[in-house]
Amino acid sequence: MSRSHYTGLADLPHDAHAPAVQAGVLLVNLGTPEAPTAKAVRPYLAEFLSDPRVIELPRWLWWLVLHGIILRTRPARSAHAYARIWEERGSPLRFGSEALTDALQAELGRQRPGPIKLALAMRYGAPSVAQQIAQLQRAGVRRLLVLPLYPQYSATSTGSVLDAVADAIKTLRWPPELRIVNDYHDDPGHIDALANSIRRWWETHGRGDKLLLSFHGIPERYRDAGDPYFCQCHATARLLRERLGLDESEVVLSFQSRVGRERWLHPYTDETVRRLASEGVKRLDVACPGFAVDCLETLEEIAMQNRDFFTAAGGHELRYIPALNDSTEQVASLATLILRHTQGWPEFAIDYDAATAQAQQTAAQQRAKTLRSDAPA
Ligand SMILES: C=CC1=C(C)c2cc3[nH]c(cc4nc(cc5[nH]c(cc1n2)c(C)c5CCC(=O)O)C(CCC(=O)O)=C4C)c(C)c3C=C
Ligand SMILES: [Fe+2]
Ligand SMILES: [Fe+2]
Repeated sequence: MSRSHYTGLADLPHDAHAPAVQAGVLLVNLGTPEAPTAKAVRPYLAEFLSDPRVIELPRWLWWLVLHGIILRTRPARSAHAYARIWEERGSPLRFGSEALTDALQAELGRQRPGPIKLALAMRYGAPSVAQQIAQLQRAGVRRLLVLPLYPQYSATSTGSVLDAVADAIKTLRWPPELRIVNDYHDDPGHIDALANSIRRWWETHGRGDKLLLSFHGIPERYRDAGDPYFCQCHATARLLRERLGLDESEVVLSFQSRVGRERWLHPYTDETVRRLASEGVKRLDVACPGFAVDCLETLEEIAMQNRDFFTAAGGHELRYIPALNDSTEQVASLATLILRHTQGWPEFAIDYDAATAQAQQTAAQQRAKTLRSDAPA
């Protein structure tokens, strides 16, 4: 009698393929604390800031900085900030990423009925990259696309997700076939999604005097060592400006969320909003195209802190334009991106042009519906 080593079942031959071959997509976002309290924020920050990709210092100096400075004061201060944006449903980064995953699963199911499984992992905290890859393997996934939810590549964000994937793979006897999206900062579908969502927002709220595009910062030292993040942010901003048909004087780029005393990418967002106010800008629109879903850095730092800086410096109104989140624009553009990056996989065997056309049509219909329901009765 023969026994399949895949199934362990005695009545199947050795070459019986037990797991149906499935394709999986793992979305990865940064992670967020479990509660808006110093007690819950501390282990989150400790894990995040222990990542050598995030704080690049000799380990002895890193240990002094982390334990001597950051973890003494920051958990309480960050917890206070988280408390301002926490909802009944929890942390916006978590429920926003979950909603996006669900909507993408549904959209891919519509476009390509068949065995495609999506999962969401958090780089720090739970569920981890390793847990979710193991879970997908148990569900029969043998081909995996990893899509970090960071449009621009940075060693500190995307690079760190690659580390987590590599570590997870090391523990598996038979890892899935792997593909990884490095970045999608200039993807035409993504630029269209950003432009359409900003236009849609202007259709209901009117346009401000200037549009500020604020990206998360990194230390300038990392850029000088070769991190492409700064240049990719500039490329996204230029493509978006061109897609919106605006000229250079109408759009400003800046970098937010710096930590510590080292010089980070310039110009800083807080200094920029103050400068714009002092130069006479009254209504400032701010979008954060580097964040796929809203989080502490957009909802608290931009829509609350920087709004206060702007009005204190003489501006009238800072209006934050929400991230793409689970909008039809984002779902359509990421579905198309996934189909493009999985070309050649039988589970995704699909005419790419037809898929793009259908995604655009779905987005256009949804947009028309939204505009009708936004219109005054
Ligand atoms: C200290 C170094 C940090 C680097 C480098 C960094 C890069 C970086 N971060 C994001 C995206 C997010 N960061 C978020 C929060 C956050 N970031 C840092 C520090 C660095 N980030 C800290 C300490 C925190 C925690 C909050 C705080 O104490 O201020 C978030 C939001 C998380 C949430 O729960 O909502 C995101 C998203 C990118 C894309 C990036 C590099 C390009
Ligand atoms: Fe960050
Ligand atoms: Fe911050």
